[in-house]
Amino acid sequence: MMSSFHEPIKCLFFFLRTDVASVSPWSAPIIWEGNFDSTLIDSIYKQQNLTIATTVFALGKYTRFVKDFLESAEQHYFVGFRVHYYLFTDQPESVPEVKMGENRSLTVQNVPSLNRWQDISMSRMEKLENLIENELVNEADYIFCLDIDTKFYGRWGAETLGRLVGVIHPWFFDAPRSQFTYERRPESKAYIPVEEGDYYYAGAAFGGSLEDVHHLTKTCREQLNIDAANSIEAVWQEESHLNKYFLLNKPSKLLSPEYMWRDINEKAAQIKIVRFTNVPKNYAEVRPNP
Ligand SMILES: CC(=O)N[C@H]1[C@@H](OP(=O)(O)OP(=O)(O)OC[C@H]2O[C@@H](n3ccc(=O)[nH]c3=O)[C@H](O)[C@@H]2O)O[C@H](CO)[C@H](O)[C@@H]1O
Ligand SMILES: [Mn+2]
Repeated sequence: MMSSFHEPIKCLFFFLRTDVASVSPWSAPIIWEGNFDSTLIDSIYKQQNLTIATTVFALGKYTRFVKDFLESAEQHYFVGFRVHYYLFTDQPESVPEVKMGENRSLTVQNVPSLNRWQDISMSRMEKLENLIENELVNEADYIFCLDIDTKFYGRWGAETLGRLVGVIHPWFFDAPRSQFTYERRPESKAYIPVEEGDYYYAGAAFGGSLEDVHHLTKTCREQLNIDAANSIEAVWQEESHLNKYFLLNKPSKLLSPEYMWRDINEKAAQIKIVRFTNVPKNYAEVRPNP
């Protein structure tokens, strides 16, 4: 009996990294490799019998990214949890056969083609709003909305779950606020004055509870519509509106750029593991317009 008092207890002393911030100024955790125990986190969340809805869009030539996305997600994304992918595409016949694990499924939804990549990217907010409203209530607990020109290389698991979750953009995690590419024209609903802003968030990945993400997508869709009616398009489309939303509605959890990296071959001292990354693409060749 006595000897157990002298044995080191795993997890009692957990040293947070000092080379990165692990909490935001409003006390939301920022998730970095080294700052969490994945086995412990899995054991906590596994008891809850969760379903994670996951949405991606593949229109036009972006259908080429679907296979790698799904195959790599099956290797690394919420392994051991119930995951329901929703793929929106204008070419349902092109969706490849990907072997899914137990408790994992894919629903393909047909959407009309669009001529501008900006319209494809922006229109996701309205599609997501409708999906959550019409199909996900009582079907899922959490949702993540991801770009398709991406691939998983490492664990993306229950450490990412939260009420409202944003990912710090890989090009700006180390940059001063003055360099953030927020919308700077007051005429746009996405406008953020130079002296405001917390982080620059990626448009390529966000998530949270169904209720919170529904409110996010509805609000962004409304703001995009107001801008369209005023003939203004924010500098980075829905990503600009997402940044405005997160300024006014602080995320309850932030994911480090490990969860949306620039490219698998790019290095940065703070990035100890690349979990999810952009796939290099020839913009001129893959997009329908410049
Ligand atoms: C890393 C990151 O945060 N990327 C964001 C960035 O550029 P990106 O260069 O990542 O934008 P992108 O070309 O990947 O477009 C965003 C997404 O729209 C879909 N798509 C786009 C074009 C097309 O022909 N077919 C199609 O399906 C597809 O799901 C793609 O992943 O800015 C965009 C808005 O301006 C979005 O906010 C992206 O999420
Ligand atoms: Mn992308």
